[in-house]
Order: sequence, then C-alpha cells, then structure tokens
Amino acid sequence: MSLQVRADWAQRGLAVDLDLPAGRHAVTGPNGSGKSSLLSVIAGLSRPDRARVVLDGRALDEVPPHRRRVGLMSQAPALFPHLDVRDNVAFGPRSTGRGRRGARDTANHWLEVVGMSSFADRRPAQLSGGQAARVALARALAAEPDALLLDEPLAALDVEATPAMRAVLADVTHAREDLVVVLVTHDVLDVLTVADGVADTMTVLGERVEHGPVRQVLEHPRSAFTAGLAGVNLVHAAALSGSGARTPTADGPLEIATGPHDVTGACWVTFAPDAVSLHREQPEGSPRNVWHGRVSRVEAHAGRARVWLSTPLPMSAEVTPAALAALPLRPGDRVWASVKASQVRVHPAHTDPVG
Ligand SMILES: Nc1ncnc2c1ncn2[C@@H]1O[C@H](COP(=O)(O)OP(=O)(O)OP(=O)(O)O)[C@@H](O)[C@H]1O
Repeated sequence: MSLQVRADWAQRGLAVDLDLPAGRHAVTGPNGSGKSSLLSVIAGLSRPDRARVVLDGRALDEVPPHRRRVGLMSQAPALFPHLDVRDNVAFGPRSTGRGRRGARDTANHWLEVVGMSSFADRRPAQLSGGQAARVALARALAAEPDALLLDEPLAALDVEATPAMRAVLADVTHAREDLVVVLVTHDVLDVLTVADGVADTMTVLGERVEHGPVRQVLEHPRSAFTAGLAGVNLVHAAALSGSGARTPTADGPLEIATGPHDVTGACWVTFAPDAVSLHREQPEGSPRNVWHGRVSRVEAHAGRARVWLSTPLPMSAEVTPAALAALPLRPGDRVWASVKASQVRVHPAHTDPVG
C-alpha cells in the first residue's frame, strides 16, 4: 500500500510531491499553510490547479470521493443531521454498494471500537463535540479505506476524552498495518505520540515543504516554524568555508562559530536552547560565541526555565530552575550568552544567499 500525492494549488499556497508508504505520516505547518487543503485534494473534495493522487497503484484523478477508498475525519465532523449515528457510519459502506444489513453490521462494529455503541440511535445534534469526533472516526473507518486522513482528530476533544481517542487511534492504526494514515496536527507531541509511537514521516507545509523521518526533519529544521516545533534556535546566514557562518544583524554582519561543515551559500544555523549558557559577567575561556544582551522573557517550560534573550541574534536558552535561581534573571536584566562552536550546526537553506 502506498499513497502518492502531487498537487499544485496556488490559491491555497500548496505545492507538494509526497510518496507515503503504509504507516503513519504527520503533516503540520503554520495556519493557512494548506494542511486541510492537502487532505481535501487526497479525498477528492476539491479541484486544485494540478493534482495526481495514486493510492495502491490506482490513479484517483477521475474517481469520485466515495469510491476512492479514502476515509477523511475532518476538523468539523460534518455528520448528516437527518441520519442517526448508526446510519451516518453505515453511509460509507452503503455508498460503495454494501447491502443494508451488512452496512449496519459494519457500522455497529466501528461504533463499538470507538466506544459509541450506546449512542447509535441518537441524532448528531444530540452529541457533544468529542462524541461527534468519535463518530466521525468510525464513519471514516467503516468505509474500509486504504488511506485514513485525520484532520486535527484531537482538537475537538476535552482533556478527559483525549487519552481515549489516542488509544482508539493507536489500536486502529496498529490493527491495519497496510493502512496509510495521514495525520494533520499543530502539536508536535501528536507527531510523536498520537498513534502510540513516532510517526514514520513528518511533512511541514509552508513556503518550502520539509519532509522526511520525524527525527531528521526536527534535527534539520529549514524554517522558523519547524525550529519552533523542535525548540531549537534558528538563524538564516551565509555559510563560511569549512566552518562558521555570517549573518546580518542590526549592528552589522555577525560571525557565528560553528562545528565543521561542507555547506556553501545560504544556510540555516541551529543550536538547541540547552546549549546556551547564561552568565552575569562576561565568560572567559573557550566558548567562541559570546553575545551580550538583555532578558526579554522568562517562562517555565516542561520543568525547565526558558529564557528569551534579545542579543544581536534573538534566541532562547533553557536552564534548570536551580540555575535560574542562582543567576537570578528577570526581564530587562543584562546577561551574557555563550554557545560552544561544536554545538552549532549548519544546514543548507536552498534560498538566496544573505549576509
Ligand atoms: N474555501 C476556501 N476558499 C478559498 N480559500 C481558502 C478556503 N479554505 C482555505 N482557504 C485558503 O487556503 C489556504 C490554505 O488553507 P488551509 O485551510 O488548507 O490551511 P491549514 O494549514 O489547514 O490551516 P489551519 O492550520 O488554520 O487549519 C489559506 O490561505 C486559506 O485562507
């Protein structure tokens, strides 16, 4: 099983060429980057400028949505208001030609899987948002899709319903190893945990599409959005030969000492917040990157303190609460930040050189 999607849709800012084998694939990106549009192209619900969707070797260009073997759980579960829950779920199998009895059996099965059997006779208007989301998942699965598209499946759920839905998604995706699951999410934790394990690939939509194994995408961010997901500091710069990079700042060009690299031209320089050390006095000794600036914000972050700095390069540092207490630091305080060259990485940027 595999899903190939090539789509260009200028109006929606979408330009992708993806080849997704069976497994779990996360799609993320800033608001308006085209995530929902991508799913609608795969499901056959929209007409982009150009699209080629191939599922399990079948070209879907001329295939109507209900015959594509694609299940879509959209952000606002559009259940049919005049049908009860069971008939909503039975709709998919019915429209692919299953008899009434068989379609109802299938619906009952999937309603049980998502824990909604006792709501089978209700109308959608009598469901909470979280319950409607579960019915929408059952409906997507009842069509026995080869590809399951999930648009923010946890977004409508409250804190209590979320673990149950995560468990259902994990069960479903494990039960069908040949299924291609495409999960749209804003939350990097979903990329890592939604189906009980790290997604096989991650795609970040935006001006430039980033795609690959999750770890690779997060370790080599090519956009501020991805760097934000990964929590790393990101600077657009021009690579210097062998090691180092130069970036323009308000005070003129700044050289950044980096580990050795073979990048030429435009690059992204990254370093993790926990690679940034903070000092009250100018540090002495080995670090070659030492910048002076002010603290702009301090936040608690997963048991650590994140300190946002306004230095020649805007950046954040992650320190232990104990280190923060020892310094101590408040917004507006002057501070020195240092980063070892060996902790600074350089990735090609594939855009016009800067600096
Ligand atoms: N029905 C529509 N008609 C015209 N333009 C639309 C329509 N829906 C979305 N757009 C535009 O297409 C672009 C992509 O939208 P889309 O909803 O696919 O992005 P998204 O990444 O899913 O966003 P979000 O994170 O906000 O859900 C945006 O610029 C949006 O304004």
